[in-house]
Parts: sequence; C-alpha cells; structure tokens
Amino acid sequence: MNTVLRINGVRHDYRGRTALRDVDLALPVGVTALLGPNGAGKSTLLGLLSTVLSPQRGRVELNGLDPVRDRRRYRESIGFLPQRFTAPDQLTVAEFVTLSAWWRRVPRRERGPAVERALEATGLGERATSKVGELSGGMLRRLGIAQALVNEPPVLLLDEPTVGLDPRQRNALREVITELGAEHTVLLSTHLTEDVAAVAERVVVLDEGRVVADSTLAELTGEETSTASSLEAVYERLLGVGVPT
Ligand SMILES: Nc1ncnc2c1ncn2[C@@H]1O[C@H](COP(=O)(O)OP(=O)(O)OP(=O)(O)O)[C@@H](O)[C@H]1O
Repeated sequence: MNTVLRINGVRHDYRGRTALRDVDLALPVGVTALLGPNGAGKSTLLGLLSTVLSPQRGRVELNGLDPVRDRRRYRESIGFLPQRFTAPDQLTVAEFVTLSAWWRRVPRRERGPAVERALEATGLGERATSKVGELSGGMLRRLGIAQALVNEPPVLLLDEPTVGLDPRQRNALREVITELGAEHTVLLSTHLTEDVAAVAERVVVLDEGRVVADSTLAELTGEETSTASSLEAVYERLLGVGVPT
C-alpha cells in the first residue's frame, strides 16, 4: 500500500472531553470512507488533517510534510470541503473558483486552465457563468469540491458531502467522488452506508474517538462487491447499536 497520508498516535481533547484517542491510520490513493455515529470524532479528525485544529498529541504526515513545520506546503497539498460549505451568492461559479485558485497560489497564467479542469472534474463546466446563489444544493457541494481541487492537491477531505441532497444529486456527487479517487487520496466522512458502498475502497469506522475498523470494504463485509445492507450489518455489530442516523 502506497501511503500518502499517515496519522500516528493522534489524540484530541476539548476541555476535558476526549474526541480522538490514539488514532493510527495510513491512507493510500483512492476513496476511504470515514464512518461513525454522531460524536465519534470524524469532524475532529478532518479538522486536524485540514489544519483547522492544531495537533495536541501524535503525528500527521502527508508525503513527508508536517502540518506544523511545513504548514504552507502541507496546506497546499490538502483540499478541504467543510461540512457547512458556503460561497458568496453574487459571484459566478468561475469567479469563485478563480478566487480559490488565487488563494491556493496557482500561478496567474495557470489559473484559467486550472479553473476549467476543476469545473470539468465536478461536472460544473456548463455552469461557469451561473451565480453561486442560483445553484442547487448538489451543485453548491460540487462547487465546494471544485475549489478544493483547483490547485490539484494529492489529498481531498470531504466532510459529509452528501448530507441534505436528493437521490439524484447524491448519485451525481458519488460519481464525481469515485472519479477523483482514481488519482487522489480522498477521505470521505459520512453517515450513509450507501455512500460507502457506492464510492469507497477502504473504510475506517470511528466510535467514541477510537478506530474500531480499518480495512478494505471487501475485507470488512467478506463480499467482493459490498452492499449498503451488508455494510450496515457489520457496522451494527462493530458498534453494538443501530445504524447511524
Ligand atoms: N468545539 C467543541 N467543544 C467541545 N466539545 C466538542 C467540540 N467539537 C466537538 N466536540 C465533542 O467531541 C466529540 C467528537 O465530535 P465530532 O464533531 O468530531 O464528531 P463527529 O463524528 O464529526 O460527529 P457528527 O457526525 O455529529 O458531526 C463529541 O463528543 C463532541 O461533542
């Protein structure tokens, strides 16, 4: 396994409440789903990996880069779609992604092609001149992915990108994520076993801040092609409770 992102002994506390306990993970290219009930620590882990939160204990490494020592290069190597992604309504799709390209230090003469590539990869090519305020929830989420990948970072962190979308929008977004997994290390936080079965090769299950499963989808379910229901059964066994809400 060619590891891109490595997490060793990471722990995170919020004023006496432990959100992550000794988390060790090694993530290769491809889509890894991060599954867990409310409060399991998924957003905290993505917060640490995206440098929104500072590490308290343990080590994170991305292709040899340290998030503190090599902060700028590390941050440029990560694209992050936060759970509550928003963008200014009055900008067009292309303007917003161009602004993101500038922010993410894409050189001026490469910005045009970079924006075009990001919009194509997220299926927004034909919406380049639409105002952000006119986008559907699914398109807005795709815009969030476009801004995250405009400088072609090797790692993409997607925090619950399918929440609140209708089935068609969810399927369209899953297609985008599957394609991104061919070349990126994608960590996809989700509550939905359907998301996992549709797009992920690997699954990490977090419960109360601990990693309780970390394997390929096939290893976890014992099936070559895993379904959402077989995954749900394993998930219930792992947590000893019902399916995630
Ligand atoms: N800013 C904060 N202050 C105090 N406690 C927090 C804070 N953020 C998270 N927590 C606690 O840390 C734990 C992990 O929360 P986190 O949001 O990382 O979980 P999650 O798996 O992302 O949950 P969800 O699926 O509900 O988003 C929970 O017990 C939560 O209450």
